[in-house]
Amino acid sequence: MRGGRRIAAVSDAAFDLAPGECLALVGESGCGKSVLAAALLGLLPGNARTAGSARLNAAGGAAGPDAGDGGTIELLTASEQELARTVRGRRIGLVPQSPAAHLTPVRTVRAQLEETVRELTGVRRSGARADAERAADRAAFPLDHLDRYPHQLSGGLAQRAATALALVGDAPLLLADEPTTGLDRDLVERTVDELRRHTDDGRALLMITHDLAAAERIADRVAVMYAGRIVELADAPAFFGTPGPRHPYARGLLDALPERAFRPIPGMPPELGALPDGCAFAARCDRATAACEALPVPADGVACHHPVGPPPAAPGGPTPAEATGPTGAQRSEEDGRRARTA
Ligand SMILES: Nc1ncnc2c1ncn2[C@@H]1O[C@H](COP(=O)(O)OP(=O)(O)OP(=O)(O)O)[C@@H](O)[C@H]1O
Ligand code: NI
Repeated sequence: MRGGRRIAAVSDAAFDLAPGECLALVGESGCGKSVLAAALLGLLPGNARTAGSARLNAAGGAAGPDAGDGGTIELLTASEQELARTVRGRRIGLVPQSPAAHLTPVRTVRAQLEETVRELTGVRRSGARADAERAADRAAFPLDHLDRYPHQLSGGLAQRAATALALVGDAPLLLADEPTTGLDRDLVERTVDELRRHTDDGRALLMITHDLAAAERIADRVAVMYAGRIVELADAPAFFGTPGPRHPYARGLLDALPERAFRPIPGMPPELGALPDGCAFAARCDRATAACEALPVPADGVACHHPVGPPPAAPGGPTPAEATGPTGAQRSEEDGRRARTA
């Protein structure tokens, strides 16, 4: 920033993504979702800095014909040349958040799709035409619009063109940044189902979305971001069903849905340049206490001093209640909450 001030757009983001798995990354506008995706692809602006490690391992995934040597790549330190030649499009596909800005304005959608097919799969001429049309169809892009230029497309059509481009390479990892923006509900479902099919054969999908219904439809696991941090990482069935999210912010996100309580979270997220030292959500949280003046360390998938409910049971192990037993304080807190809800 101006004056040499540095801002942490994403901090301590730790997660893994297995072959065949879909992780949905959700959270309010500005929480850092797109910055995280851009960091994985080496697409941050030149003045941005990254630290830590992001390993892409092709072992076990469905590697395309040009997937390089199939070994592990350290994405945060890979050279621009390696990223451009072996990672982007080939090992990691991207559905960008602003498709209109990523499509080439002076070429038709068909030309861009065919070029991508030729570049990523080596298929030539008539084969490229058929593959391009197949990719368009998978993304619900109407074939009679293929000869249009990007400026002749609606927002939703540009979105589908970008999705088609991202599907061409059948990359072992697909990053889809808000792939359903501007689409009607039936198209959302069609797109989401097609993206889910991408994970067949052991490909992985990181789906960034505001649309919690789309996340519920597609995800195996959910990561919730708030003010640049992942505050909860949970299995999707437990998160969307019972027992529900454990972080108060994540509960608030679900409660804000019209088909649920339709109750917005009060207040606004903090400015990244003015984050508190402790929990960034405390100012909006009805469970906050003095303990929240310290930054909560993630434990059992949740970064909160007062998570709701016990940690999830380990598969095949004892239930968390048996393993630890609720403390008296936890129990009375739970009872109090139940009484308030009632
Ligand atoms: N090039 C940049 N220079 C400075 N700040 C940036 C830059 N790109 C993003 N940011 C800031 O980083 C933060 C995270 O932005 P990001 O785009 O990742 O949010 P997001 O979670 O993807 O939001 P949305 O859901 O609106 O897409 C925001 O506060 C944003 O203003
Ligand atoms: Ni974004």
